[in-house]
Amino acid sequence: MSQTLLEVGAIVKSAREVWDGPGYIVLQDDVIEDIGRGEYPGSRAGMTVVKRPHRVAIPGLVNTHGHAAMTLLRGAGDDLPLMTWLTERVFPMEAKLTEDAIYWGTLLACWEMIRSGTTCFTDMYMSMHKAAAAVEESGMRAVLSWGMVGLDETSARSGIRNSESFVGAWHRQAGGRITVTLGPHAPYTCPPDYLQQVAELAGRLAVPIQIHLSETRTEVDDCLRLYNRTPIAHAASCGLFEHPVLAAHCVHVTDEDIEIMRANDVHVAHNPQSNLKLASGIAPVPSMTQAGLIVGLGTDGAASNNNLDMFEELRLAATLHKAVAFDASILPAAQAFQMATEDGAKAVFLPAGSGTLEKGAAADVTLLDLRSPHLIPTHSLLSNVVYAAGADDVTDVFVAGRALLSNREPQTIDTERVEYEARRIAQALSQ
Ligand SMILES: N[C@@H](CCSC[C@H]1O[C@@H](n2cnc3c(=O)[nH]cnc32)[C@H](O)[C@@H]1O)C(=O)O
Ligand SMILES: [Zn+2]
Repeated sequence: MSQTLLEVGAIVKSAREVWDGPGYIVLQDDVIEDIGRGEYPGSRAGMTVVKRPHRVAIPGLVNTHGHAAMTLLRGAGDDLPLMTWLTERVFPMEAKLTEDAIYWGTLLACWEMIRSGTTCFTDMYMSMHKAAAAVEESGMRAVLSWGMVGLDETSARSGIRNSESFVGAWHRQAGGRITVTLGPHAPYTCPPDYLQQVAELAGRLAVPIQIHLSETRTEVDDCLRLYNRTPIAHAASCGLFEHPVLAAHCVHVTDEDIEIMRANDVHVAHNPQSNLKLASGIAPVPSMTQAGLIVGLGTDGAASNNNLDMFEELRLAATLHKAVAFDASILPAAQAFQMATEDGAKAVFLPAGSGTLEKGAAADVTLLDLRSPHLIPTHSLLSNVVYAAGADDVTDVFVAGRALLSNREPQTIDTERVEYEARRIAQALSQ
């Protein structure tokens, strides 16, 4: 048994409860065993005491959508719309990604996310045994899927086979930090009979599904032309929504789509920065949350963002929708914070309580420097975290009770080696 006593200057337990004053958190193995205001009243014997009087503790951020090893493609194809970007830049480079590349690209993503306060992320990519090995080493929590594409018989079959072996090898592994879902890429790369097969497989393996849905107007128009249904209605008709589904983007959804999603409890990953950069549009997040949908935040891959900084998504989510609606009260700070933490955890199917600092919840904690000039003064701690904080304020990160970042120093990743390997691989990719 390992016990860590974290002494901090303030605690944001969740979007609903903020303690602006000293407090403590006891991390016992991988859960929060105790949390309180003031001094820890019990005995410190046998505990590792971490004193951080000038830090605020927040729940670790949850990145609900991405393609981790795309860090290697960062900056390799900017200023293009989705379909051109994918077919002309991304897919040709991805064809050159070896297992070694996936391993180092994923570790680079883990380092970047740990440094910016993210404790759990979602991935849909390839050579996922290597990605999972990187996650295991990094100490992060992750919800991983092997991307499935059914455009030809060979890729369709290998998608099923890879996913099945990946679920068998990694679901609930790494001390429970890794869960596996199925990852059919999108309706435009997975024909209807393939989506039906994926749905059946999800039922048989009892794992959720993550998929890109209604990202661009082109996708919706094509889907209407081919199947006479929106991508959401199409996914429903293929039986996907009979299983737990996390749908990325949902930028172009109608009221009827939202009703279908509500009736089937489809979760949403909102990726505002990627949607802006690829000129996809702005998702109607207030309509989706008002309908009761679970919406989390995500970065998407580093090649469409171009970083994995969840503080940027948090701030964008909290500001973008106000301007769209001409309503400054829409999506207030607390709601945006909830999307980046508790609702993100729900969106990626983590156990209840995850994404909060409640007793009994997973011990995933991020500390921010209260002494950063842009976090002074403190009229509202939550407002500072949402509207003023940035990735550079992150000083410490704990996942499942273990320190992954301590006083800004990575604890699990050889960052010099990762830098060297990522530069080496990227050079080979661009040749
Ligand atoms: N291409 C893989 C399977 C897909 S993995 C997930 C895919 O999603 C792609 N991707 C990244 N961002 C987006 C996005 O915003 N929309 C759609 N696809 C994306 C990414 O480049 C990657 O090819 C194969 O060979 O079987
Ligand atoms: Zn994506």
